[in-house]
Amino acid sequence: MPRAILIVLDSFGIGGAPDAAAYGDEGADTFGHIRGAASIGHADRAGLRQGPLRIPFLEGLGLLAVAGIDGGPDPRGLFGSAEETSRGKDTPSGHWEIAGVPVPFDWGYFPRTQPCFPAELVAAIVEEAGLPGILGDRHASGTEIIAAEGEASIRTGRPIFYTSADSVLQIAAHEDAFGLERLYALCEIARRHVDALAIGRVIARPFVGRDAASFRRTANRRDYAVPPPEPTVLDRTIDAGGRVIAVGKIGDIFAHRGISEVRKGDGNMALFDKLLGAVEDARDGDLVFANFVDFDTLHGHRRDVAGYAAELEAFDARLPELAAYLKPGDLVILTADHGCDPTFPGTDHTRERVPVLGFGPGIAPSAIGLRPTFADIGESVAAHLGLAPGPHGTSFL
Ligand SMILES: O=P(O)(O)O[C@H]1O[C@H](CO)[C@@H](O)[C@H]1O
Ligand SMILES: [Mn+2]
Ligand SMILES: [Mn+2]
Repeated sequence: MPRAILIVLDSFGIGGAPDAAAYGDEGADTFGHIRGAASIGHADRAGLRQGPLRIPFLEGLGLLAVAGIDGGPDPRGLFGSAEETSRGKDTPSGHWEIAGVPVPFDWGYFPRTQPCFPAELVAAIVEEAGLPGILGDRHASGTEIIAAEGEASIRTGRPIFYTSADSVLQIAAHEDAFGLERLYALCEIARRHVDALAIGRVIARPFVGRDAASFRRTANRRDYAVPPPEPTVLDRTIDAGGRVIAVGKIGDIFAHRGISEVRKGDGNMALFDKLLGAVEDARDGDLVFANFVDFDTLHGHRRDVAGYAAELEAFDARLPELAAYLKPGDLVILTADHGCDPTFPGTDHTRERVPVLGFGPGIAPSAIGLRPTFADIGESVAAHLGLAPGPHGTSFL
């Protein structure tokens, strides 16, 4: 009896998106550039890692072939790639399309001006939340803006509002000085005010520490997303009597629609432990859906090539453990939601194709080609679980 395990390596693109230029991302290739940098010693860091990228499990699944790199071993599972049809290179668009629901509308974005948020929006949130005002009000990298404004935020009681190339309003505030629950309440207020602007997410970005040198963001980040516009394969799984076990930030990304259970962890390795526990507990007809966020947050956005390479190696080294947990009838799919090339200018996501690699006890090697939409992944999960086909995408099984 079937179970499906869907794993998103957040931001692990393989380049080659035909519409990359429309996003200012021509030439971006997260995997290819990390691998290339590592091969010439440009991903070395003392005490962390050295030399060429070592990810034998992913390569054994056909990662090199799908990335257009010669010389890999014969793939031992399903191997292919996919292009995104949604008009956004953000996390919700990528995940919803993976789950069978491409995003047919345009998200709202804030302009690259300073201030970047409409004055009436800020005034409305400030008034309803009873704040003395806000700081930031610009496009920024989260760690940099906390270093720049965090001390003033503690002093003045003003939270830090910022955005990026994604459809986001992010609010950073000190966990103790401002208060974590107060930050969440503020984000809920902000969520209602940005609905009319078609903003995909409001994100609470709590941090701790005494001063700019010691500020550190915590795992208490919380995303307030709008719900997907149609039922996803998550909803369809539950409608058919299965359960959806969400590992990491999957619950937040889907605004908690189609989620039976949430299991969170601080960092990719803790999340991997949660993934194994979820696989152990999943029953026939269940979907385990996991997101590994550190690739993106800690390394892609921070343009940290060595860190990204080390994270891939640590993840790859644990995949044999996952394989050992599998039972007959299991299908594992590894994929990504967008790129975030750590060698590319800026700190934003990059529009890229993503790998689609599948394996499991009964899964024979097979080329699934270049899929025209991420929705083919969700449709394949649906087909594997015996669900009726949905309106978007085609199963590759
Ligand atoms: O720079 P930080 O705060 O990590 O922000 C990043 O995280 C956001 C949500 O994933 C992205 O839109 C990007 O701006
Ligand atoms: Mn993402
Ligand atoms: Mn991101």
